[in-house]
Amino acid sequence: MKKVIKNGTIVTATDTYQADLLIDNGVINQIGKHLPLDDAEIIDAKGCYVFPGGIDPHTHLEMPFGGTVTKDDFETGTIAAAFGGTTSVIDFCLTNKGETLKSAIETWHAKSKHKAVIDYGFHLQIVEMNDDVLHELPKVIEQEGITSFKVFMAYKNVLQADDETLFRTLISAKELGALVMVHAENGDVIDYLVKKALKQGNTDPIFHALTRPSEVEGEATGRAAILTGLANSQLYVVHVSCADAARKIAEARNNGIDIWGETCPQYLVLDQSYLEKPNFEGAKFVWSPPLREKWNQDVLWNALKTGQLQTVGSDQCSFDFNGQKDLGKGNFSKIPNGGPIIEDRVSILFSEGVKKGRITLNQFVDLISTRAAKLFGLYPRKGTIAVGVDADIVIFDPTVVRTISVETHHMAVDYNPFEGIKVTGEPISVLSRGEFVIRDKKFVGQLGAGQYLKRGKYGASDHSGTTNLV
Ligand SMILES: NC(=O)NCCC(=O)O
Ligand SMILES: [Zn+2]
Ligand SMILES: [Zn+2]
Repeated sequence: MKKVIKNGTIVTATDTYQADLLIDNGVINQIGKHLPLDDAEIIDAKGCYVFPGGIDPHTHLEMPFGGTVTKDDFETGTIAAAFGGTTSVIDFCLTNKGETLKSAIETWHAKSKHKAVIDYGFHLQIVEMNDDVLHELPKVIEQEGITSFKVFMAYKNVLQADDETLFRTLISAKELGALVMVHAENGDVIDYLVKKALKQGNTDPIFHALTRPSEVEGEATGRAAILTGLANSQLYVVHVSCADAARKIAEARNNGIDIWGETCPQYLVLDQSYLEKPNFEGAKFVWSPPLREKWNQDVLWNALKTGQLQTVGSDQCSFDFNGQKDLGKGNFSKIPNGGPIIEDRVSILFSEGVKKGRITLNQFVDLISTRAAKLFGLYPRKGTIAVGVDADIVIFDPTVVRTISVETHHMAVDYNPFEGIKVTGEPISVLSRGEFVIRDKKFVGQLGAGQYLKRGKYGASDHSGTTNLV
């Protein structure tokens, strides 16, 4: 059935205006005033913003990590995402040395196909570049529409790749039209510092942060940027946590290197002191890179405002406090890294960013949706409000005040790192391709309704977004 969203304020990455939307067959059919209402369901969005569904470019759903598996899978994770105003996620498909890329991708399809309630795509990890991988990569792009490759520069002996692999991945990506993503921390130096700390009996969660100083993130970011320039390629740095790394990205951009940076809500709102909470509660705040000294937050906000960082991903990677995070009691290096963020990404950015005057409303839409669509080959099908695009829409009340809590969140984990933080603004209803997933704050979607997204090549929809609709 057709739908008309009436009386709302439409917000895109560039414009804010009053208009109604006619949705037909899952796409936006008309935008304007006095739209034909016959046969259409009317949805009143008075007092609300109407913006494109969030695109979360960084999730780890049902991912094996640190001897356990992330608690949220494609069912609970995408439901929570939808509650939070996100209508597409791009998840990291992990690979094992010696395994074919095809087999790794099949594993990720099996995890997601019948569970996801919103649309989803995959980035592909490259753990080792060799002739077999090189041979498979064109098929990964053409058949699977996976146009972003992830290289970890940290997690020695687990996920970490060496510089040769990073460099060869950059060269291949340039040839094939893909974007390389890096987790930028110097894994070798961290490994040394961790062993040294443990030998000295320093086992508490705070030593996770102290053994991963911001210099090792800055160094790896700078090294990856230099290799990108040398390969004349393109790079996206995930989860930038600190000034050292943000400045390396800004410097490389000023030197003409095609490099982009993502930060995450946790780095914008929480800080290193959380790792010192008593009774092992600091483990709830263990991410890699770690939370930083508070002053870094101003640098990150400023980088978002000035365009030196371009996206905000969740890095959703959730583990229960009881039964998972506690694997690291007595040894901080065994605390599974990551946290549950997927649901609060959009709200945190609106409340802490727009409401506090740090970014504009249009920048907010760009940061949570449009820019990711452009960088990851989804634009303009996703990431904007225009005639002909998927009707992935958030109806957002900018006045509601709520307190984030594990008691009310929809993620599968037993804590929320933003517990007690008050946010202004909340998604009321969320539509995916014209169908309600969240209606009046209730889940009404369907398991398996999310479609797999084959994505376009890097640069095919140019970053200013001038490609025609396909
Ligand atoms: N970030 C984190 O601590 N966990 C998820 C895995 C990763 O992105 O490095
Ligand atoms: Zn990472
Ligand atoms: Zn991650």
